[in-house]
Amino acid sequence: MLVLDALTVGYPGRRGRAARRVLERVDAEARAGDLTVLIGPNGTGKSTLLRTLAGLQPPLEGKVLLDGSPVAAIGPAELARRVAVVLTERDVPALLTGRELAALGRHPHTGFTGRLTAADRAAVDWALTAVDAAHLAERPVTELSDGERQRILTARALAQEPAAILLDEPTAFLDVPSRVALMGLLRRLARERSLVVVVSTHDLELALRIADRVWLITRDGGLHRGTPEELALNGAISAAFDGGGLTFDAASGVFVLPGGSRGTAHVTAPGLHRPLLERALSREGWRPVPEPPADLTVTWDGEAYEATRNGTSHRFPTLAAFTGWLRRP
Ligand SMILES: Nc1ncnc2c1ncn2[C@@H]1O[C@H](COP(=O)(O)OP(=O)(O)OP(=O)(O)O)[C@@H](O)[C@H]1O
Repeated sequence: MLVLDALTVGYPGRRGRAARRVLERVDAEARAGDLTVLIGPNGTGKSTLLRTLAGLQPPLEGKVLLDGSPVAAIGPAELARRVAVVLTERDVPALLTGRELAALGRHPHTGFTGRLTAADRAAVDWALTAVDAAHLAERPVTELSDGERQRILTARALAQEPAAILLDEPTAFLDVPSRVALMGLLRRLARERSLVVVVSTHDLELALRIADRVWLITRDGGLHRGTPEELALNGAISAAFDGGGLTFDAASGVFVLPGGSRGTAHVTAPGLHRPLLERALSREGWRPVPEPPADLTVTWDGEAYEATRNGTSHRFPTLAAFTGWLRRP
């Protein structure tokens, strides 16, 4: 278990400048077996918190405890065996292949000679396969794409076989299926290996779908903790992220453009047609309602889309024709 005990994180003052206190007196815990996802708007302190948890920068006040011991008091060699960190690095050691970079994760375990045993090599192979990077193993890391390099860095952390793994935006460069796969892998690892996993992301919708626990940092330096559903229900997510024309819809767990001003719309259509029609209507400023009456009614009878407004009906042979009419009725 990783415990934040009245933890204040930030940057000490220098040359007469006051200290920058990013988060103040935060109490929280990340349990082994849970995927804890750290979210928050830009600049609220996710990276600063993760670096502090990893022992890479000292707390301004308070403590980080790993299984009861202050991280600050754990020696570097022991800390390297117990905590793996994946930061958003673009600089990787030149001249290494993907496998060699991932194998650096074994260093805390290899002892003085640094020689890999068969078990070490098996751990590296497993880690590369787990992040779907086996095909990158022999490539020079400086030639990899951002997403490919991120996979190798994640493999390095997995190869380390730590008790806690802390990742700063590991999905940033990944395509959508790879994001879902990596988060799914992290959650599985947390459960199967009883790891503490704390991962920051800007991918809010994925975070809310997959996290066991969420830590939400707000612009005023608060840290809300809870399950995704708790934070949706108590309004913390809306309060943190609403703005710029977007509203968090707690029921669907996604951000939507605010309900339009053009009026209400009611859709009668089978299967996927209804949600897709409602989405197109929302995009054009209509507010879908589950029951009539509505200012606009839309039906699909298997052959055409029919829109009725003020007693006048229009038929459209395709969805594209209907959405075109929505834009310019
Ligand atoms: N070395 C530093 N010295 C002083 N302030 C810093 C330093 N690094 C970051 N900060 C400030 O600390 C605050 C938190 O930054 P941090 O990078 O932790 O935020 P973040 O939530 O990870 O942001 P993002 O979502 O944009 O990645 C910001 O206001 C930032 O300007």
